[in-house]
Amino acid sequence: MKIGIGSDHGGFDLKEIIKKAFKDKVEFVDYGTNSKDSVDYPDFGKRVGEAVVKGEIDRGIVICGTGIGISIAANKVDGVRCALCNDLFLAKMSRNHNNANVLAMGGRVIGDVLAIEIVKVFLEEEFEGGRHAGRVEKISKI
Ligand SMILES: O=C[C@H](O)[C@H](O)[C@H](O)COP(=O)(O)O
Repeated sequence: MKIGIGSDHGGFDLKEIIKKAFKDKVEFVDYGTNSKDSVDYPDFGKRVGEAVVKGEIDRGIVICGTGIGISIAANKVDGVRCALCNDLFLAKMSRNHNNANVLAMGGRVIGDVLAIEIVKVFLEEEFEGGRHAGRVEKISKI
């Protein structure tokens, strides 16, 4: 699976941890940022979101301090369904019910071990379709 990952400075440390944790299982495309120098999270949410919609990557992961700003930014890209998941249940539901194609997390909110588990769930869980398919379709039409 090809995963795009991006963060601002507030998510930089967690981005690097996620890449290292999944390096044997996942091919990552890193859309930055590349240091802890202060940057603007919308730039990175946009980059990852556009890459998902263009089909350059299968799914995206975006990380800022809280996960809020970068998820808002990613969701501005038409076709992105970015879910801010700072726990395991949300990560599972984001895939099963919402067919989320981008995961957002807060690097200043959750610990490394939980973040790795969240990514694992996000990558493994599938969309259930059925009654959820029409709802996701309605999102696309907004
Ligand atoms: O939603 C926004 C993110 O949490 C940012 O990571 C945060 O606002 C950056 O804050 P600062 O510039 O104070 O590091």
